[in-house]
Amino acid sequence: MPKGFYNVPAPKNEPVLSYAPGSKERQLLKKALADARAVELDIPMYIGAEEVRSGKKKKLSPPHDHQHVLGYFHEGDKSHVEQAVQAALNARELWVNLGWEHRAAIFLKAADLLAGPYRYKINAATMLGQSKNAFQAEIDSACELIDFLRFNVHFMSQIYHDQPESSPGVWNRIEYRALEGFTFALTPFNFTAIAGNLPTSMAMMGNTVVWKPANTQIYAANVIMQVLKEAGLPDGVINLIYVSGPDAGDVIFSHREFAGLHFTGSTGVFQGMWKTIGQNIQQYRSYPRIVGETGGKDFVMVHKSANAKEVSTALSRGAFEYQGQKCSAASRAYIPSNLWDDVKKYMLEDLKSFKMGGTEDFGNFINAVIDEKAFNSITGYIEKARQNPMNEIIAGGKYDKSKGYFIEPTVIVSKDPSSVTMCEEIFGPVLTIYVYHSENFEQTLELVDSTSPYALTGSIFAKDRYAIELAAKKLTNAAGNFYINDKPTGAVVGQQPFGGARGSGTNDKAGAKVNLLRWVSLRTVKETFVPPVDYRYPFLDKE
Ligand SMILES: NC(=O)c1ccc[n+]([C@@H]2O[C@H](COP(=O)([O-])OP(=O)(O)OC[C@H]3O[C@@H](n4cnc5c(N)ncnc54)[C@H](O)[C@@H]3O)[C@@H](O)[C@H]2O)c1
Ligand SMILES: N[C@@H](CCC=O)C(=O)O
Repeated sequence: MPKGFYNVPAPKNEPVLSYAPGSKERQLLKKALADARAVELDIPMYIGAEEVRSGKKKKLSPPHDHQHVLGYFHEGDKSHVEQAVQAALNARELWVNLGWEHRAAIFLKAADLLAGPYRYKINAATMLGQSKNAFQAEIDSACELIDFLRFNVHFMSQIYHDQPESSPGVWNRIEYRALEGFTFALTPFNFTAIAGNLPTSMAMMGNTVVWKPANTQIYAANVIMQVLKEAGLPDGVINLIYVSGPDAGDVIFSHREFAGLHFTGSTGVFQGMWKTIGQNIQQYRSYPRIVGETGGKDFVMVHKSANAKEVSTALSRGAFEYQGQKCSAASRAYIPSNLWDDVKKYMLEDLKSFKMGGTEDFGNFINAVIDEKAFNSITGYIEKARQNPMNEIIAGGKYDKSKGYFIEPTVIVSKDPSSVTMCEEIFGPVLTIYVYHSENFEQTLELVDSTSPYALTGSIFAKDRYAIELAAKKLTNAAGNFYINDKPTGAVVGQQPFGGARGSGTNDKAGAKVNLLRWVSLRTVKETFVPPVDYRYPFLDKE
């Protein structure tokens, strides 16, 4: 137990390395990529102290080069979910009783390992396994994951310091207890940082965890687990399993000790799980905490006073970085008629200059989408949009999966502001633009607010301050992360806490104090130093 009120090291955002030609980091990253390509990994599940190999081996390949084999992971079944739950429950008592400064030290050490000796390994794994270019991998698997770990330790210590008032003769205290039971982290393919944050934020607050990543992120998830082990995370605190989502759900959501779900992924999957948890509610010891950050249909709204070049750059980056596979990616834009010719010209120039290909060629801005299922879904949207006479595809629209899952960055201009690609999350490199009459700003704000069920990110571009104020007011509930004269992607831990409401999630802001508070159950303790010995109030007449 702590023997002092410790101050943790003040967190600072991890500097983003440039990987410029000739730089040391570029050379080291290239070497890490070559090293990773040269071996075929055999990736186990991690349950308690065991590395579990089921023998059911599944291939892992780079999305941009699907014939190459990076390695195999061992797929599990329901029996592995049961083992992982048991391992988490077994590890709980020791972990819950470990002084918080030791928990903090483990995660701070993990951050330093990622910033130092593991930086190129985890970036290379993300570049190869998830087809992110060097810059996108650096801001995700290195910097954002490091920031999550360091800032969360800082927020944890703030939470523990947050104590109630006490009146004379009384000492009130709050204990921030771990949840009773085990917790479940279910993570998406698109951010290595999110995959690392969901289980570690729960574990940091004293919980033990079953962690199931997306299959297409296992290659980098394995590196996260190596880092955590090297940092000294005790066996069983985080148990990493590779099973189907429904298999995991069947075992976990019917378990009496299930205490919390930390999810990031699609809206439909989250709503299905919430329903199951609701149906099973009487089986649980406690009401499970449910946190889910889900889909988006993120907008860029432009006022007639905006700068066309700034808008086009925000669209080129906001819509197409990481092939549009960010929950925050700009996927619908509303451009005023007075600026359209300029925005279009600048954007088409940008798109023409994009190079597309594998991640090992550092000249490529665009890489592949994650897998064949995503490729088929995204290209399905493009084909349907092509058939709609209200739409015109002004850029891209072509695709090829012979070597990797490549889809050209595609821009659709739609005369119908409620056409399918203006409303639905596509999760790929597709941007739909609606050109509105520049005098109809206020009506268009209403359209932005009501077009989609999501409310994750959105931007307003304007020079006119009255227009900015009006947009901020009218779009109060349209985005959990709202940007003024900036693209709607690229939130930084500690600077722009991230998450959305409406259909986009519970808005529990990843990498923030409010998120960590979901993983503790408070016990209020009142201690009275000299308890009264007479029940009577002073005003009562004595006999
Ligand atoms: N709001 C955010 O912060 C945020 C961040 C990243 C991604 N996302 C969203 O995530 C989605 C893309 O990620 P994805 O394709 O990995 O999402 P996904 O919903 O397909 O998968 C997420 C996780 O859930 C598992 N899963 C899938 N079906 C399941 C089921 N029926 N039962 C239990 N588990 C199941 C997957 O295996 C994976 O581990 C997009 O919708 C994106 O907007 C949101
Ligand atoms: N936090 C990231 C998005 C995470 C979702 O995929 C951003 O702000 O771009």
